[in-house]
Amino acid sequence: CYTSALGKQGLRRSLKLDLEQKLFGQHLATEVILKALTGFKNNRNPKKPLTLSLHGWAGTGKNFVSQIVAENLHPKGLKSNFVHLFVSTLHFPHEQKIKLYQEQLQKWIRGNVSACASSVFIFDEMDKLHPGIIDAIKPFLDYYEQVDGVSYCKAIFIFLSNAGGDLITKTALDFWRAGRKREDIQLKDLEPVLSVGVFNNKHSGLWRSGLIDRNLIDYFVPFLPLEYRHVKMCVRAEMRARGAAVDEDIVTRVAEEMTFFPKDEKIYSDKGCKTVQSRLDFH
Ligand SMILES: Nc1ncnc2c1ncn2[C@@H]1O[C@H](COP(=O)(O)OP(=O)(O)OP(=O)(O)O)[C@@H](O)[C@H]1O
Repeated sequence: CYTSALGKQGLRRSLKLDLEQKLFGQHLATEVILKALTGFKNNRNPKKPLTLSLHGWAGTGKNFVSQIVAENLHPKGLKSNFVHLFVSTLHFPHEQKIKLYQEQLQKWIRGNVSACASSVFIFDEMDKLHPGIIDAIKPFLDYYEQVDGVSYCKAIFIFLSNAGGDLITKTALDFWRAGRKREDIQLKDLEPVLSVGVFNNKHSGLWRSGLIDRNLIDYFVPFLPLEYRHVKMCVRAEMRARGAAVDEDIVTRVAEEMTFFPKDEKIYSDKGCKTVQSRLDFH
């Protein structure tokens, strides 16, 4: 099921190109994702599955990046039989059914990894996920060669959440206020931030799950809040995707309809690029 047609160098090249061309304003996420994926795919004998935890404000590209990663690993992307997306509020809505969800999920993951070792599992809305669900998948994420005769070491688990998004935004804002460039924000500037906002935050979902304590997350991937110029880039990309010529008047109008924060400076779009597509329908 793994499409090695690309080869390892090819995967790196294609993923790099996709991220650089399609993902706007996320230099850190681009860097970490590339490093994580190429490192993992170059390792013939991984000791555990790859686990990525994507954090950031709404509409900044977490689902979008998961989609790009999925497409680079399995050509049909989210539509592939080897890529599975779970949304907490959609797939696991009832607290009283946790036991059932746990069993179903374990069975589902086991079945799919048996059929395709390099299956990709994406869990959206991690902050709303019942800790019991994470407990159910924990054995698959650990350093076991096999669990009941199945090896999970080539699988990829991607977790998406808004946890830490406010603190990532605060760091970006501090840089902006100090007149420093966004692109100069480094991972090390965000590590202490994520450690407070995610690792030690009892409400972050991840903390309660014990995934962090046991070092089961390989990479934390921060997503920065998007600025006016990035929103404009999203509008242009969407116009091109629809096969239309880019009309700068419309680009400006759509971008100006979005709301920006903080109140005084109005730098970051409060929904990122999320509502761009539907807004464009009205122009
Ligand atoms: N950084 C970005 N670069 C390019 N397009 C983006 C970016 N962020 C968002 N978009 C566009 O906006 C849409 C919505 O973003 P996406 O669903 O990835 O947000 P998210 O971070 O997962 O948000 P949420 O936390 O609310 O689920 C994407 O499908 C994509 O078209």
